[in-house]
Amino acid sequence: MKNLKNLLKHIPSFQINSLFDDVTINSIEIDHREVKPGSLFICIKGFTVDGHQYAQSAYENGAAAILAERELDIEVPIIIVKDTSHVLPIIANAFFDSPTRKFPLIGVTGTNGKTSVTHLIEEMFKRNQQKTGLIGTIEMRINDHVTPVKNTTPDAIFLQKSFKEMEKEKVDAAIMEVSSHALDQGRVHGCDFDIAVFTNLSQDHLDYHPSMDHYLFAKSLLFAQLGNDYKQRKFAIINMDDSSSEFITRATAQPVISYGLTDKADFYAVNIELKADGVTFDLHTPAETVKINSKLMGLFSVYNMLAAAAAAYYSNIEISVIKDVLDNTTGVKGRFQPIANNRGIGLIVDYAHTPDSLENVLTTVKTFCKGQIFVVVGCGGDRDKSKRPQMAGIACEYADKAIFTSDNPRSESPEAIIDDMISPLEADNYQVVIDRKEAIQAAIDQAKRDDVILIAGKGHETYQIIGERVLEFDDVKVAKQFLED
Ligand SMILES: CC(=O)N[C@H]1[C@@H](OP(=O)(O)OP(=O)(O)OC[C@H]2O[C@@H](n3ccc(=O)[nH]c3=O)[C@H](O)[C@@H]2O)O[C@H](CO)[C@@H](O)[C@@H]1O[C@H](C)C(=O)N[C@@H](C)C(=O)N[C@H](CCC(=O)O)C(=O)O
Ligand SMILES: Nc1ncnc2c1ncn2[C@@H]1O[C@H](COP(=O)(O)OP(=O)(O)OP(=O)(O)O)[C@@H](O)[C@H]1O
Ligand SMILES: N[C@H](CCC[C@H](N)C(=O)O)C(=O)O
Ligand SMILES: [Mg+2]
Repeated sequence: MKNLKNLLKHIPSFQINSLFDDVTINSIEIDHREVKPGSLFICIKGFTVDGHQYAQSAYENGAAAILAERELDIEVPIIIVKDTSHVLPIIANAFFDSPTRKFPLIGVTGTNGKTSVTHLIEEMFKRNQQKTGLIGTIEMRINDHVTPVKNTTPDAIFLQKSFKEMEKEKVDAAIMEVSSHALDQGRVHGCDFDIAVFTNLSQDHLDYHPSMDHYLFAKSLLFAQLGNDYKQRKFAIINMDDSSSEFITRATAQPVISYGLTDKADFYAVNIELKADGVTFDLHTPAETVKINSKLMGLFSVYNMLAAAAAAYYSNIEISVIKDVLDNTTGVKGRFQPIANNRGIGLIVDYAHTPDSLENVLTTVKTFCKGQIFVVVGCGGDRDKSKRPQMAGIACEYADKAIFTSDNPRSESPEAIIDDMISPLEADNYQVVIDRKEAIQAAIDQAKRDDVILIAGKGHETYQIIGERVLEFDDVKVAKQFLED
């Protein structure tokens, strides 16, 4: 609970329609359906609707005050600011008393690898007998208590509220994925990051960002947000093999720790051996060199392990603990997840939904596949259309046979999405099976011993969004069902 007047001390400029010395705020809400008696409702002009149109309903649900960008004819204190979206994280942070100042916060950004890296870091803290908070694509969890999330990086209220919970649970660190959408919209403003990690940048989200430069700029904001207070030990951990690393480096005033595959980096991997059941390499850290024998697959996983190792190292976790996790981790659900079967087929469910990630996983499959490679893949609706033909081209180039199907078509026609994928294609080693279940069945029916089937795009997802409907769908369960038939 907070006194409204005290909360507003954090906003330098606003207008009010009445005096409100005694107004007590119990919660802050941006969705009128969540408003309870005593809430402060903040009207946000969204991409779809203008939250101001729900102000009256928020009042009817008991809002004690409303923060808006214009006057409203409603009988509660109305606080008017120029930009409610910008004020939202400031108020959320003040309402929950800046929880991220109370524990170390690690943010991971980049096109691919955020979930993989955050989970690895979490595992390292846990192996070190420390308490953790985690926020990302799959879920929010505090130690082992799980809360579902709608976004990879939730809105400022959900975030600050979660951090407050983490503070109460006395976590030793919080680790979170920071999406470019979140950075662009200021969802993480007020988060006191101690370590920021950059994985890589490749094409995605050009439905949202006007260009790759805008996308990169959004990513760089995480590094600018590390601030320039040298009294605190803050670090930017950057993949120096990625062509965007220089831009990201220039965005931060804090020390940069680099990782990569050459001895120019602070953390580097050499003598890498990609094997059918994992990867081995020598991990060089500023302290010592250790041999890693990991079950994770592919060169991209080496990068993820380097990023996680650097973040853990600068969180004072011993190399022996880091090695223990890298040697034993089995990875994240839906990320290069093998599905056991007795037909001698290698079946892998993976979350590759960008050209770069699809190329990375298919290249990895190629290193060990003794038979033919099948890939079942589609592209999400209402998302970057320009990645569609690129993903189809990569599928046909690296696989022997591609089966193009639906991902989450959302409001688009599944046929039109697949048409965008295949119309510029010159290759003909593909087949179109619109229904994802039938597509998986088609791949399993055609595959023989020693072949590998990669089911890409949906990974951990347990649903398929078709139009407005969210249907139950789990690539792992569907594949297992056909493997048992
Ligand atoms: C494009 C985008 O970022 N959209 C986000 C945005 O939605 P929006 O602007 O469309 O909101 P809106 O529906 O117009 O509503 C405006 C305001 O009215 C309020 N409202 C709305 C309806 C109502 O009945 N009552 C009401 O009060 C809403 O709560 C909101 O405050 O604000 C919402 C609330 O914070 C987010 O959930 C929503 O994410 C949607 C679900 C989404 O798909 N986002 C994707 C693009 C996204 O953010 N992805 C990234 C990264 C993915 C990755 O890692 O690759 C992520 O972090 O998840
Ligand atoms: N470092 C990496 N470089 C390239 N591809 C990767 C890397 N790590 C993982 N991938 C591929 O990208 C897919 C998604 O990985 P992950 O979920 O870790 O990324 P993410 O950045 O969290 O994605 P999202 O933006 O959807 O949250 C994996 O299933 C794998 O195919
Ligand atoms: N965070 C990504 C996930 C994409 C996953 C893919 N299955 C899809 O639905 O396009 C997005 O929302 O763009
Ligand atoms: Mg993720």
